[in-house]
Amino acid sequence: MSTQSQAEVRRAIAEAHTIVVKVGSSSLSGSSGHLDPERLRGLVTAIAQTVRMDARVVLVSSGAIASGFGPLGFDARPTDVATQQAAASVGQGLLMSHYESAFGRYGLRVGQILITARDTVQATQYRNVQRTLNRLLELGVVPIVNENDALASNEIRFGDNDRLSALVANIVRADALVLLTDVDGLYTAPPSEPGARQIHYVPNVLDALDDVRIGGTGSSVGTGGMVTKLEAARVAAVSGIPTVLTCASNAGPALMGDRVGTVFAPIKHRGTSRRLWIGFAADPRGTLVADEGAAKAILGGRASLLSAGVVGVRGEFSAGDPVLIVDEQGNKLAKGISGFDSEEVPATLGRTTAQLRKLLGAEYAHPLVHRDDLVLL
Ligand SMILES: Nc1ncnc2c1ncn2[C@@H]1O[C@H](COP(=O)(O)OP(=O)(O)O)[C@@H](O)[C@H]1O
Ligand SMILES: N[C@@H](CCC(=O)OP(=O)(O)O)C(=O)O
Repeated sequence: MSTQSQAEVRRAIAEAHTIVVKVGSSSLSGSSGHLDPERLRGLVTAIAQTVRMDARVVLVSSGAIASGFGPLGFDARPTDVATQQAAASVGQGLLMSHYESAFGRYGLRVGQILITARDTVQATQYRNVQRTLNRLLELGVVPIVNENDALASNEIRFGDNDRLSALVANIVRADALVLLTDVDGLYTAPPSEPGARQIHYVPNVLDALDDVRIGGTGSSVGTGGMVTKLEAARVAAVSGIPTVLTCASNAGPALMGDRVGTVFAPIKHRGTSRRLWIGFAADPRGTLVADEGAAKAILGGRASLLSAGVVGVRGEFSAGDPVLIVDEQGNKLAKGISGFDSEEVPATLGRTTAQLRKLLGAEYAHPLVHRDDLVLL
C-alpha cells in the first residue's frame, strides 16, 4: 500500500465516496481575522459540487472564534482561553447560519456536531458520535463538526481541528481526508523562509520527513500550524486513508484529484479506529508504573492492567483520561484510558479485584486500564 504512486493516490482521492474536509480559521477569515463569508461560500460551492457527484462529505470547520469576537466588540482575536471560549460560543451559531444558507443554495442540509477531546477517547461517547455521523450521511446531510470550545477543558482539548479531522475520518471510515489551509501544501521549511520548496508527494508520512522543517501557525488566526496537520496526516495514513493538504481556494481541484497541494499516501491499516486513536493521538495526562508481572502480561497482548500489578502513579488525571503505562525501568509499554482518578489510585495499588470490592466497594472492582482501552506502543 505504501508503494502507491502519487497518481494512484490522487486517483483514490478523486474516486473517494466518503470524504472528510477540514478547513482552518485562516482560510475562512480575512486579514483582520474576522470571518469572511465570501470565502466560506467559495468552499461550500466546491463541496456541494462533490456531493452532487454522489460523494458523502463531512466538513470539519474551524471559525467559531473568528465569527464571534467581532460581534462581542473585540478588534482582534482574543488570546485567553475563557474569552476564546465565549467568542466561540457566540460565533458557532453565526458560523452555522452562514453554512446553512450557503449549502441551502444547493439544496443541501447541514447538521452540527460539537465534539470534545474527551468524547473521542471514551467508548460510549465515541460510538454515539460514530452513530450520529453515519446516520446524517445516510440522510444526505453534510455534517459540520467543530471542537466544542465552550466545554473543552484547558488541559484536554484539541485546540486546532487538524487532529480532530483525522479522528473524524477514522470514525466514518473515510476514503480521503482533505486539509484546507492558507498555504498550498507542505514546504521544506515554513514558506515565509527563503528557499522553502513545496513537496508534492509524501509516500510515507511516518518516516520520510527528516529534512523538512515544520513550524507552527504562520497567521494570527490559525492554531496548530503544520505540526498538527502532519499529525493528522499520520493518523489518517495509519488508518489507511490518503490525505491531500492544500489551500482552500484549491478545494475543488483537490477533490477532483488534480495535481495540487501535497498528497500523503495511506499506510497499511492497523487496529480498530478507537484503539488506534488512543495509541496515536491521545496526549497522556499521567503515568502508571507496572511491575514486572503486569508488564509481561500487557506485552503478551489482550491483558488488562490490574491494580494488583501497579506500583506507582504520576500526574493528575481523571477516570477516562489517557495515561502512559511504563515498566519499573521507565520503558514505555502502552497507552490506555484510566479507569480511576489519579487520587484514587494509591489506595488501589497492589490490591486484587476481590480486595478492591471488599475494601472500597463494588464500583472499584474493575481494572485500572481495561484491555479494550489499552494500546501497546
Ligand atoms: N514546513 C511547512 N510547510 C508549510 N507550512 C508551514 C510549514 N511550517 C509552518 N507552516 C505554517 O503553517 C501554517 C498553516 O497552519 P495554521 O495557521 O494553523 O492554519 P489553519 O488555520 O488552516 O489550521 C501556514 O500558514 C505556514 O505558515
Ligand atoms: N474550534 C476553534 C478552532 C481553533 C483554530 O483556530 O483551529 P485551526 O484553524 O484549525 O488551527 C474555532 O472554531 O474557532
